[in-house]
Amino acid sequence: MSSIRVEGLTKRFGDTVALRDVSFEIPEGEFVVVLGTSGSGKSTLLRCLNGLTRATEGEIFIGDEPVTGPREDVSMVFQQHNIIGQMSAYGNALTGSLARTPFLRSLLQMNSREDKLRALEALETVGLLEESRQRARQMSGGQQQRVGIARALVQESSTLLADEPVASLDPASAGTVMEYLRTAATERGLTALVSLHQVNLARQFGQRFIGLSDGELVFDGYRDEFTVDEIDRIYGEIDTESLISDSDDASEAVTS
Ligand SMILES: Nc1ncnc2c1ncn2[C@@H]1O[C@H](COP(=O)(O)OP(=O)(O)OP(=O)(O)O)[C@@H](O)[C@H]1O
Repeated sequence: MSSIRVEGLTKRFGDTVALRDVSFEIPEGEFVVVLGTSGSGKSTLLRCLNGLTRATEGEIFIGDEPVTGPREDVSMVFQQHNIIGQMSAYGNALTGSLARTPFLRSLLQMNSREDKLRALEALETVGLLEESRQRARQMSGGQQQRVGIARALVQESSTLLADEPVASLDPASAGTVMEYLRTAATERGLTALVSLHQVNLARQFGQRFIGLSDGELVFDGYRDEFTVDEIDRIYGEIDTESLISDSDDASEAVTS
């Protein structure tokens, strides 16, 4: 397990300020949802955390080590499932071990018995053990994303990042995928940071919430502090009442 510390993170792309002086700290094992409208800086934050994008200013630490590039101990689930259609669910999950496999062994497709067991265990965690031999392209979007989660779990990282992992799914599949994602993170004690734009899902699954607006951190707090007023602050002019249905589990957590 690892904590995350972000100190004064600013990211500029030319004249665009994608993140402006963002700071927060996440203790080991917390499940945090990052919220914000399109363009608020969610993807940039996650890409800075996993070392795919370099900060313009500020520092990021995962555990005691500063982030200077992609790391084995940080895994990522992407919005597009990024899995290989012709390969089985098992084959895709197994590719998660590549981050830990020496180049020559991976070239020869020599996976250790432990890696194979890890892949099967990860598929079991996401409820796809029985489908492990099925080609990924024959699976539904939700199942494919669960394969993507299994692949991230096989990496055996201490930190799990997910960038809009359910954006392309229908509401029912999105809920199922989020349930598996949270269960996997909780069971394995991972520190998880998941970006979402759906307020309902965020409230249903988040333990702690980080709100971004125009690249600035405008909210950082837990369930009981995540009020309708705070949601309004994150979403600005958007009618947030309409984003919140009465039927979701966490409706009592929101008070104005
Ligand atoms: N590679 C890039 N080059 C130039 N501008 C970029 C780049 N990546 C992001 N931006 C800009 O930075 C800002 C934040 O973008 P980002 O993708 O992080 O937002 P987001 O909240 O993830 O949005 P979405 O939900 O639409 O993915 C936007 O103004 C975007 O246009």
